[in-house]
Amino acid sequence: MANYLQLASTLHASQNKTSFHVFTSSSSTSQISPTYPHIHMTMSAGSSSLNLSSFGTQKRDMNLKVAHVAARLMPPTHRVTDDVTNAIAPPLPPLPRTQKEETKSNGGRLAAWTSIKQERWEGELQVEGDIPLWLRGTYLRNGPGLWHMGDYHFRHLFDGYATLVKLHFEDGRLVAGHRQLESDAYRAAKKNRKICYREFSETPKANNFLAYIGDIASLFSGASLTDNANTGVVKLGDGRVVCLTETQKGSIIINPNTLETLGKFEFEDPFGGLLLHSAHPIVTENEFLTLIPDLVHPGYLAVRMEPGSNGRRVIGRVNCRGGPTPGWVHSFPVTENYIIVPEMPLRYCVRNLLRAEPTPLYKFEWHPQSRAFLHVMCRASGRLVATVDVPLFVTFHFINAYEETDGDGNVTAIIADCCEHNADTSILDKLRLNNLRSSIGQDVLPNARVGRFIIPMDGTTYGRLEAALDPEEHGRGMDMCSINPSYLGKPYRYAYACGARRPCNFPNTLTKIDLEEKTAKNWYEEAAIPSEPFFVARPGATEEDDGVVISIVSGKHGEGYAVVLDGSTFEEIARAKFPYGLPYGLHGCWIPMD
Ligand SMILES: CC(=O)/C=C/C=C(C)/C=C/C1=C(C)CCCC1(C)C
Ligand SMILES: CC(/C=C/C=O)=C\C=C\C=O
Ligand SMILES: [Fe+2]
Repeated sequence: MANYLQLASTLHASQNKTSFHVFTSSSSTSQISPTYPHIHMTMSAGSSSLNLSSFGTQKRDMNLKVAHVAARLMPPTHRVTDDVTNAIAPPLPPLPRTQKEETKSNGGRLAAWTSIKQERWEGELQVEGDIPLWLRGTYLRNGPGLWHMGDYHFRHLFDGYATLVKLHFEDGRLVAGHRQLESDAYRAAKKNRKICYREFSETPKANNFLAYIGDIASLFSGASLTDNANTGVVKLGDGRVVCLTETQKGSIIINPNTLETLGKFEFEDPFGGLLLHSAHPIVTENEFLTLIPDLVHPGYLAVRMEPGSNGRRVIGRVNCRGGPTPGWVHSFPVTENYIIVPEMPLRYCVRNLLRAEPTPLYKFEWHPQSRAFLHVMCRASGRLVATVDVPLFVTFHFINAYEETDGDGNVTAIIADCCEHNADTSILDKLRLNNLRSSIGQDVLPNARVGRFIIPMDGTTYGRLEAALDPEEHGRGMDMCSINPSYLGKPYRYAYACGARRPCNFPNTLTKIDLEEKTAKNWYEEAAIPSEPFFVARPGATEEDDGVVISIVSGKHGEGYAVVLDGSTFEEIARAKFPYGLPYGLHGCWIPMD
């Protein structure tokens, strides 16, 4: 389907006035670029127009579809054309295969915020300790590991080009490697030595005014949005392995053994025009569930895709209760029977989407007056069964959710847990690379907790939010969580996450949280930054924490290593050093060997 924003948008230029219409339900007027102070974006319910009042040199009559205009007006360096997007990366250097063939070091600096130095590497790592023989398969981790291109340096952690890391465990041995994801955004940046697509916080610089208009037009057609799938990686029920980010076009299939980029995951359904989706779908052997924010008619679509299919079907839709746009939906939880749709007061902001320079909250805006809600949708019927007003919250990551029932099996409440940043949006700014690099050792990480929502299912319209355990247990840092996947949507006891050993500027511990005992056990290594602890269950296990926890650590002196912890004791049982430093990474998945 053609993007309906694109269809709804036309560019008119007459005597001395050009208007660019965008349908939205917001209501505001603002200047959108300091470079073009004469441009104002006027938003009113149903339609917005961009008034280019002093743009008097263009005296042609135009009434063209935005994408068409974008293609004509963008200068070659900004045009998303076939020759840019199909650019072939230069041939790779020969692949070193052993640890002896040392790769470039990063000069002894903390590895976490230092870009990866080479496109790819693969080799066997020497293991200290014992990897359980039952651990057979590949752990894949994705994340933004390359934060510069030529002289251009990204500003935010989330901007970096996707770097995939693999740890293949077999017979107690470990073969590891990494490789850059060959997204169109990465290839175009490499070819042109500058960014060519809109990333999380960065926008390619328009060379002139016409290019600027083209950029705005191509934003609404989706053409300028990044496909840099740097957030997560999932294995679908049919075996395909897909890297993901928040843009739908950033869904890219890889080979989990070679980490080679195989091509776009093309959604064959009418929802591509909505451009965005949750970076964290719920993926099981049987389904792929996700939420798609609708910025035009503020709300969310819950959709489902079967293994083997590329088409999503609508389960249901929820309209926002607050406004003016949907809340950021980086992740969401499910129970056995329900999908929980979070409506966070940190909302997408159409005006900020259009700005060339990052704002303090990037593409988002904090709307406390619009309040916060959780919606409960029946997975089978798509019916909205509850909406509760909850205290203001800020979360990237929901941990899990489950139903509480009475003696007759009636659902009385839903419990939904998340890594909650005390309704404080400042964490987004703390994740700027400058901050991360300059405040090492300072105690500037904002407090966070395991936020537990209690959603009554008796028609009451208010839900509660409280800390599931004393945040001091995990140093008041909390993010990047995993659980035993067999407990998805069900009552559960353990969560694994990154906590804090203070003073710190970023979560720096691996933490096992016992939600029953309300305690945490922490793994810590001086000045190292571990990534998301990922739980892998032992085949045949009956205890929830019978398994291992895998994490990749960016070390203090530029080194990188993998650690394996016992899921039950949370003691380290094995570690293996990479011959080079690894940048911080975000989310992973497990591909078991057949
Ligand atoms: C790495 C991570 O956790 C989040 C990444 C988020 C991204 C790449 C968001 C990208 C976006 C755009 C390119 C434009 C539209 C808004 C938004 C979803 C922020
Ligand atoms: C790394 C992070 C937050 C850390 C703060 O405590 C959030 C990552 C979000 C995207 O996946
Ligand atoms: Fe995430």
